Amino acid sequence: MDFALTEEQTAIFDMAYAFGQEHIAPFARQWEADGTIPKDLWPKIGELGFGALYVTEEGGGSGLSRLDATLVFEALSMACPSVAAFLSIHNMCAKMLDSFASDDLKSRIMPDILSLETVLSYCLTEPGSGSDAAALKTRAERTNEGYTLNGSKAFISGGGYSDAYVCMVRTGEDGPKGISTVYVEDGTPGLSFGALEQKMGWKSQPTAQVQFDDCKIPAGNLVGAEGDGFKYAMMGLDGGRLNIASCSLGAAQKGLDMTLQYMSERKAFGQSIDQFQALQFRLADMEIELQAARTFLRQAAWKLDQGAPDATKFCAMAKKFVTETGSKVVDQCLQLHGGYGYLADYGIEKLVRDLRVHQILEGTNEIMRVIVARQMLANR
Ligand SMILES: Cc1cc2nc3c(=O)[nH]c(=O)nc-3n(C[C@H](O)[C@H](O)[C@H](O)COP(=O)(O)OP(=O)(O)OC[C@H]3O[C@@H](n4cnc5c(N)ncnc54)[C@H](O)[C@@H]3O)c2cc1C
Repeated sequence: MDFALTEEQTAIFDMAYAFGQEHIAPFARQWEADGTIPKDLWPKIGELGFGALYVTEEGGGSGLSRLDATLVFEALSMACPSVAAFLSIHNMCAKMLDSFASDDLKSRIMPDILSLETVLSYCLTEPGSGSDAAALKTRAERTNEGYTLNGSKAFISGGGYSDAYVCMVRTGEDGPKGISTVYVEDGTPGLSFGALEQKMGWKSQPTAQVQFDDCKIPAGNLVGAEGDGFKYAMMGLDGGRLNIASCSLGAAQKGLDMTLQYMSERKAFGQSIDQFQALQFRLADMEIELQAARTFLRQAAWKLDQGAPDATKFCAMAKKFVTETGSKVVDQCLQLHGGYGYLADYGIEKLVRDLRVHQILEGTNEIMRVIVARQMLANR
């Protein structure tokens, strides 16, 4: 077993880290206040090949492994987890389109997706169906020209901001087999958006309902086969879970680095607070927890790259463990900053707010346990 990163992987991490520190970190708080990320950031990220991280090189992507991709999200999250997580959603959609869209559709849309001139949203959740995603109700009726969509999607990251929406819709019977995936471009008549949601964290990412009112799309915007959409949506989620876990890991590592620095400067009772052994033990615990999380996450990514039969279970286990560890660590970091940790200027409270949602989306951490337990029972 070799746990070392290759030279190439180290270079990928370093490139993402350097980009994040130069182009994202100095502006992240302002974007949070603005409630949006400037659109011109994305093509700059696209130039690094991060618009299609694990789309094959033949498909014009970077052809990276899932393990490589975790390094990108870990490094970018050290600048801002909200921006990094949005890039993860785009990449999840890009991979689905590259794998299942028709050649005609791909030749039309993929170049701008790869360069991040087109930013994508993933639309699965509905007001009445979140964890029970296969109960979705948004309908796509087949017509002579294509499909007519009616219904609404809830909590969509990039709703009203993205250039196109990869949507899971019902074309057939109730349940997962009646679901298909369609590609809906911004500006399509009948596509509209709800008011921006006011959120605890991820504030730089606009989140809104996406509504379809007799929204007509051409037949060629069907992605893959009718009835296979739920399968595609779930396949995307294994990688999405690793990416979200990576965002927790990177941000928590950043929080710990900031805390170490702060503790060396902050004096109490005549010494810097990093000299109190009780606090040193907390630092040691955080270091241990983050290292365990990193190793577990990379093992899960490696399993996914190998196509291992238990890859889905490992992605679920790692998502649960790493996102909970990340939140626990940044909460401790806030505590070690004392009252200053509670102030926006110190940057720690933003990490606490941003990481909390990682336990809820890409499947809640309860659903992660459902996936793990189901496999344990099946393998008895
Ligand atoms: C900021 C933000 C951004 C998001 N972005 C997107 C996006 O871009 N695209 C998208 O499609 N969705 C997105 N979501 C939606 C997200 O994926 C859902 O919120 C999530 O899947 C949970 O669904 P729900 O909110 O309907 O909760 P529910 O499914 O109603 O769950 C409520 C509670 O019940 C628990 N629960 C439900 N079923 C079970 C069960 N079988 N066993 C045990 N516990 C269970 C849940 O874990 C949770 O604690 C986003 C959400 C947020 C908050």
